[in-house]
Amino acid sequence: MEQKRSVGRHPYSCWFTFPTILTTNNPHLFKLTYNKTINFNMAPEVQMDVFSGTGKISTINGTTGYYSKRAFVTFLAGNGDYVKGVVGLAKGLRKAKSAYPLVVAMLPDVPEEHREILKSQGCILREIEPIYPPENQTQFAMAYYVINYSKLRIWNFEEYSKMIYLDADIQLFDNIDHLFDMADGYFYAVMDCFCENSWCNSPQFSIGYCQQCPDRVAWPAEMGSPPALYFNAGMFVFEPSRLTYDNLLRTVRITPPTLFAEQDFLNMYFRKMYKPIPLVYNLVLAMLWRHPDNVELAKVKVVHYCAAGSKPWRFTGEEVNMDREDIKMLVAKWWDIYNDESLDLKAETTVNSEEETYSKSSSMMVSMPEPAISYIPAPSAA
Ligand SMILES: O=c1ccn([C@@H]2O[C@H](COP(=O)(O)OP(=O)(O)O[C@H]3O[C@H](CO)[C@H](O)[C@H](O)[C@H]3O)[C@@H](O)[C@H]2O)c(=O)[nH]1
Ligand SMILES: O[C@H]1[C@H](O)[C@@H](O)[C@H](O)[C@@H](O)[C@H]1O
Repeated sequence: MEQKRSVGRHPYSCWFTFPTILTTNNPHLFKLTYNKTINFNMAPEVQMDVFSGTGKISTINGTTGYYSKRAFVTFLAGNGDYVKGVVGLAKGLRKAKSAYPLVVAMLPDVPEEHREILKSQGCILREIEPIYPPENQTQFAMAYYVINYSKLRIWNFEEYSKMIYLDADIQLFDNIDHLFDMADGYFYAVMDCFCENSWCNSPQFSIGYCQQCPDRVAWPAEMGSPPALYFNAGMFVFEPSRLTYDNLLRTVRITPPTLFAEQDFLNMYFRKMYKPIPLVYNLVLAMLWRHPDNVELAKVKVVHYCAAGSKPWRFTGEEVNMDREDIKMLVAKWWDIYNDESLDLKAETTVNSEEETYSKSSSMMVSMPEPAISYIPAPSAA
């Protein structure tokens, strides 16, 4: 029998208003209709890892050194073209002179050829198994978002005390290593924007409210207290922990999937630990036309090519907003880094990590063929 359970005014309730899963007369006071008990009030029992590795530089093979307890991490799935994003990111980190390596959490379907390319760029490869939401009856904002739950595996990378996660469609234009020095025990990320059509099912969108400029349209009193802050999950700072990892996996099994997949899930899970950081650390491109007053482009350190049609390696300029000068400039800047051979890992550099031993082979990227696609592909306008 279908279980009905009123979970009242949860800070996250603003987003749980999908007619397929939830029914309510008031979008802010909702009822769950789902055949599993869901405890949205369960506090994430996130272990506070002891931060043990600050400042200790490891010398590897007498040449390379970095703080062994810290690393950037990205996620790669499939044999599509996101590998280009990871290559761009590895080179961007090198250009920004980051002291930390880039770990690639990679699904088994990433082809050998792509793995070789990533190794040649100095990435540390970590194979992970996919994670799927319990029942995939949701129409995700993009069909391929379902695979993004696999990101949760990175909480199991306990050999690192602190990591900065970056989507493969992100590029760094400045060093952000200082973010590793922020206090432990929080989940740091940049606030999202609710003004694009992708959010058209949300109460925020329907009343024109956006957390980026909460004074523009006030949150109506009859809708209860304003919704909790919501972050974009393309970039975040976190502490791997086995305890958190186990709890994340347990929780995801009993949490109905929603439009923004693991992004919604992480927002729900870490709501009590979330600390917003300035948008210069993850410029969601829609901010450029939705909230230009909030953006000082010259100061932006991290750009997230997440607007439809903005992925630099697929850019045609034809989709909405893509013919803007600032967008074209940012896409060109991404290509400058990707094409800069001086940013390839130096041929003579050999890196020994616990996971991999590799040396750089010469410019494999130049001859990289367009890969075939084997599962729900991200569309060109993604
Ligand atoms: O075929 C794919 C699709 C995705 N990815 C990885 O998954 C990430 C997220 O996918 P997109 O960048 O295409 O998605 P968006 O930027 O539109 O996604 C936003 O919503 C998603 C919801 O699942 C995630 O939360 C993501 O972090 C957030 O920026 C990619 O960067 C990439 O690292 C792949 O490796 N291969
Ligand atoms: O992660 C998503 C996605 O990248 C969309 O393109 C954007 O409109 C959203 O605001 C964001 O939450």
